[in-house]
Amino acid sequence: MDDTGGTAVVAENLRKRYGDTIAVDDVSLRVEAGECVGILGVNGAGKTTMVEMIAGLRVPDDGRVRVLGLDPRRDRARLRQVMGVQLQQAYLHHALTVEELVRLFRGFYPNPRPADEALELVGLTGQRRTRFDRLSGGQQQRLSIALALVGRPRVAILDELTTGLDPRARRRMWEAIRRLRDEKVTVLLVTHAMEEVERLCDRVALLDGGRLVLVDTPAGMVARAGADNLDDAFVALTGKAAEGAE
Ligand SMILES: Nc1ncnc2c1ncn2[C@@H]1O[C@H](COP(=O)(O)OP(=O)(O)OP(=O)(O)O)[C@@H](O)[C@H]1O
Repeated sequence: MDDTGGTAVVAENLRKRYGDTIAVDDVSLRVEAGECVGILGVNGAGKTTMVEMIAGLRVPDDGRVRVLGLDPRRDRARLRQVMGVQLQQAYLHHALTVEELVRLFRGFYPNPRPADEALELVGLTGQRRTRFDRLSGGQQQRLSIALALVGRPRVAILDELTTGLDPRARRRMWEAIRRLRDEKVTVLLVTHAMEEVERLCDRVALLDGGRLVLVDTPAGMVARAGADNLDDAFVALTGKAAEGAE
């Protein structure tokens, strides 16, 4: 297993179809170890489907994935030890407290972060004795991030890290991601927040209608669109597939 450098994630010719909908269409992407790559695209572009296939949570119809040299389906148990996944929905036991959930998840990993550190990372120290179902939506989301990071993953997949978070919590999450970068963790970040991309991402992968239309640095994306900023570049470079279908 290569987790000392080189390429962390390899996706080759991934395809996924749901009935008549082609969600991901022949997508290939390589992410170097320690890189933070933003996965961008309009609603329905295929971002979640793509990262779920990389995480081994969804089976591709076609194509190949390797994460740190591991096959997410065949090497599921080994991959779980080195990958942290925060997805859009939390599948957690709602009657457990924050601290109980963190302790439960710590048990899955050989060398987890201390529970205190995981809670501090996302600013939930004050809620440690609160049941999951009594947390606010933003607090639940922060807990799902803490649970994705508690195992000291080498690769973290974060889907809408800061959607719905207040500005303080958002900044704290950005701090957490910077800390991961200092730890040379590879990060795939699904996001609609261009400010977040600007602050955190080394490169972006832009999906449109299930196809990868651009892989570049954020500055490169702005330049290619002939735009002044990432928001304008995003608008200029996306939505063509959706408009074509209307
Ligand atoms: N389980 C499913 N069954 C059927 N269609 C699905 C399913 N999941 C996703 N799709 C469809 O696949 C396409 C891609 O969806 P996906 O959730 O990957 O997009 P996304 O880029 O993550 O969107 P968003 O920004 O809204 O989260 C959409 O057209 C969606 O309707």
